[in-house]
Amino acid sequence: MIKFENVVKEYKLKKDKAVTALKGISFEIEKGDICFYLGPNGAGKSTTIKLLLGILKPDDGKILINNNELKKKYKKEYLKRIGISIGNKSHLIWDIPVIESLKLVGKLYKVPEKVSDERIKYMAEKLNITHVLNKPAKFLSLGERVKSDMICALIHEPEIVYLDEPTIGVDILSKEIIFEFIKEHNEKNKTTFFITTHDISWVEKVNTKLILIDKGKKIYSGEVEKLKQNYKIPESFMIEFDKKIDINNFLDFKDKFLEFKTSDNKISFVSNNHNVHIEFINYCFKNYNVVRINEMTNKKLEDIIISITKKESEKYGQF
Ligand SMILES: Nc1ncnc2c1ncn2[C@@H]1O[C@H](COP(=O)(O)OP(=O)(O)OP(=O)(O)O)[C@@H](O)[C@H]1O
Repeated sequence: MIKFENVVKEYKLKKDKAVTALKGISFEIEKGDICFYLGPNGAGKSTTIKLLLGILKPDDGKILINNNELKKKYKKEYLKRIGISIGNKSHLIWDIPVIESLKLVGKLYKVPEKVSDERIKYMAEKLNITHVLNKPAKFLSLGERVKSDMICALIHEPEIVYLDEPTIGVDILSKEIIFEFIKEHNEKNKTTFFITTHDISWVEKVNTKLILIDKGKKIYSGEVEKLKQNYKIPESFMIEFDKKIDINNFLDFKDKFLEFKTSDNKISFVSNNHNVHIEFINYCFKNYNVVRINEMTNKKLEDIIISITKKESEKYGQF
């Protein structure tokens, strides 16, 4: 339903110079997907969101929403069917009670007042902010503000919701509540969520769609779990013996590993080759008294993403 076809976006600078923020990005997002759009600073995330909101136009390529090109004729209808929340900007009016801002947004989208009131009540309860609805927005904590903005984005039950850095500065507990809320809303209404974030802890929570970009290029698109499974990072083990060991007894093995460290009664070793691990572990069990063996392979999504970003040109998973 959301399709980017080789989208290029350039920012013109002075003296005939230009920055190419997106260098031919393609992806597809199905209805009802929760899609995380991840990338380091300057990767092109905000540019993508601005293109999706119709604020910017691509210099090349196509943006299709439900098979309609995002051009003038379709844009008016499209904008009514989307919701937006931008982490560091608020839809709330600073000096009036939050509930008044929310009701106003409901009115702007022509949501019947009764329906709008019911939705505000329901979502505020789910997000645990009922007690702040009568406070002016300027007195809200950051987390309460982000949650209130989430209600603004959803009050007209849009088909697609764009969330730009929704968890910036939000504490762990609020992040959890917001995420559970998004998941529930997605399941109930089949709403499509397109979320830009730096927050890998969020992405790690669900096996959802992930698009990874860097320097205006897509470097991964697929499920989070697939990325974890397909991407091979070296395995790492530690063996503990019942007494101090002599490194000279292990010299035959040392060169087979990427890393091989001994200290007192322990050896830790790292390799890309699973069979080398098996061979070495068998050898230790046969010839020594092994007290403990620990796998210390770190398959954290964050490390994988850092590693992929470094090897930008290599391809993993589905593209
Ligand atoms: N208005 C602009 N004029 C010129 N260059 C711009 C403009 N906006 C963005 N850029 C450049 O385009 C590239 C992509 O920027 P963009 O803001 O899309 O990245 P981002 O992934 O959202 O970064 P961040 O995580 O830091 O917000 C960067 O090199 C940035 O300097």
